[in-house]
Amino acid sequence: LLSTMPLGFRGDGGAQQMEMYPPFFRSVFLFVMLVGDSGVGKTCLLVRFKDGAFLAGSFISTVGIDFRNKVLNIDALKVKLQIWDTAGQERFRSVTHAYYRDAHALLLLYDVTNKASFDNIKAWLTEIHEYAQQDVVLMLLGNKADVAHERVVKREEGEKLAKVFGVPFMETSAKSGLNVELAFTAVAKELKHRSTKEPDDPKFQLQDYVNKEMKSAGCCHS
Ligand SMILES: Nc1nc2c(ncn2[C@@H]2O[C@H](COP(=O)(O)OP(=O)(O)OP(=O)(O)O)[C@@H](O)[C@H]2O)c(=O)[nH]1
Repeated sequence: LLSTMPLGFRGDGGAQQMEMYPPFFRSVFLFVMLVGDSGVGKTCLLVRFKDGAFLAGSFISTVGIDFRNKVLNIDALKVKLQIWDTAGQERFRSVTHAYYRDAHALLLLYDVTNKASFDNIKAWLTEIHEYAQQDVVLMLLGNKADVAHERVVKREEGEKLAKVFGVPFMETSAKSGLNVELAFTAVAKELKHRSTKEPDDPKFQLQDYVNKEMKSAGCCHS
């Protein structure tokens, strides 16, 4: 029963509520939403994270929205992620708009082999600004980093765009698994920090955290 108890993260309410329980009973429920153009790999990223597998073969576009749950342990806290996989196709936009407001974190994807999906990031950020909560945790992901020969967006271009908009960034691959777990863990950590931090605690720096984790895994970043 206790493990299914949703504890809010927004505002002081969530933090106060968390203090009511000893550490081993603590559990929080977070909503993470995947957004980006059709075909960038949102469903594959989620399947890789949830099942550790890659969905090879024909591409089946998501209709409207799909949900999956996964539990993470973040610093001895049980974090239950409900992940919303949205349809990238324009015709489902009105359905997905309705979900932004309740999302705690957004993973915004483009495809490094598709320039249009990268160029559309600005439009996605405008949409996020319009529909999501102001304090939503946001991270930009350049997906399909495993594809060397068809790459048209350099990692540096992704980093530059992310810097311009002040958004944390890294490249991922649903196919190889590169940084997939890290993307979800990082946003969960940021939300956990916000919820439990004392007034004098230093701010959690999401970009620093992912850079450090990638470095210790021997992975790719400048
Ligand atoms: N090489 C490679 N292919 C990928 C990767 N991620 C996804 N794909 C392929 O890209 C295609 C689209 O993937 P999806 O996950 O269905 O894309 P989506 O963003 O969910 O698309 P919508 O549901 O239409 O919004 C599929 O053919 C996948 O096999 C990746 O990291 N690397």
